[in-house]
Amino acid sequence: MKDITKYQGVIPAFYACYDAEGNISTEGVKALTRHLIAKGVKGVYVGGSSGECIYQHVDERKAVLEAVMSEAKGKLTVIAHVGCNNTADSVELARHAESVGVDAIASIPPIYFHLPEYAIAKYWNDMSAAAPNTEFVIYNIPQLAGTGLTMSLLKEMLKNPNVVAVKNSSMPTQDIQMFKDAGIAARGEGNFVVFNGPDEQFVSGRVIGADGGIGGTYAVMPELYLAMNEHINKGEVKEAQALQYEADRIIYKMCEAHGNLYAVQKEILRRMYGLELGGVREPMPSLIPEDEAIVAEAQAMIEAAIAKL
Ligand SMILES: CC(=O)N[C@H](C=O)[C@@H](O)[C@H](O)[C@H](O)CO
Ligand SMILES: CC(=O)C(=O)O
Repeated sequence: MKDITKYQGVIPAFYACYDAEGNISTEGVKALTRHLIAKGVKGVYVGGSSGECIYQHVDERKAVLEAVMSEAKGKLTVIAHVGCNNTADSVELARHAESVGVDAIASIPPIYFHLPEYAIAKYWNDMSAAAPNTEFVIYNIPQLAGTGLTMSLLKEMLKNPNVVAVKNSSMPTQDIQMFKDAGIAARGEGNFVVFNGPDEQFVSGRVIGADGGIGGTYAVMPELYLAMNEHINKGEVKEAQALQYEADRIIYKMCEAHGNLYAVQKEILRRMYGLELGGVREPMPSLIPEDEAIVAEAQAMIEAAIAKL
């Protein structure tokens, strides 16, 4: 029996942290980790989409994870996304993640080429074999990866006892239930986890059965998701819904900027807490002067929503 309680709750997707030159800032990584611990989140999801994984070298990703672990060990659940789109680098990161003591590794499927399911399963299982004492989370994000998790691929992956969860970022919340049912059929009640992906559907995802959530906007407003999660735990759907609406309006506002959503969020964290996390790597667009009003408005919306809690 696995301890799945460590996956139940609010798990922010960690942002890429850069210095003024655009190099990895391990100081920024440590500061963001301490910040999130202080906010009371359950864990962090390191090196995923929000971590700009596809724009970082293997050595950079190792340095980020080591910096996170130096602050988070024993305090947070750490899930390290290790997918690199080629098996050798992914296997190297998986081995490294196990060596620094993460709770789980995770990976998207191979992107660009639409490979057959047996090749995707082998890609994931090769990583998992390189971290044999570490749990494995399947990251399903079909709209970005170009490949969706099918029931047959999930069933194949469930043959690997390390597979404990799906992080589901597809838009139908129904997928959460389907993956959860399949996991429970294979493992038994309480032994399989599904994370909600789309932050805009956190409440819906939890209500249909997600154990927790991993999301790209949690780190900029963890208070709201923690409160939603508490309301859901108490069966207070109306209250949870009201907070979801507020969070969604904030997300839509942040997405209005010319600069990338992650650039907006890092700028808001800088203004609210003095966290220096840098910008985003090209080709993602940076903030431009015209984004000033949007950033200020989104920050004000976040502060107002938190003040009402
Ligand atoms: C497509 C995508 O990036 N999805 C993320 C992970 O599931 C979400 O956390 C989004 O960042 C979030 O819902 C904002 O749209
Ligand atoms: C957004 C998200 O969940 C990720 O960083 O992968």
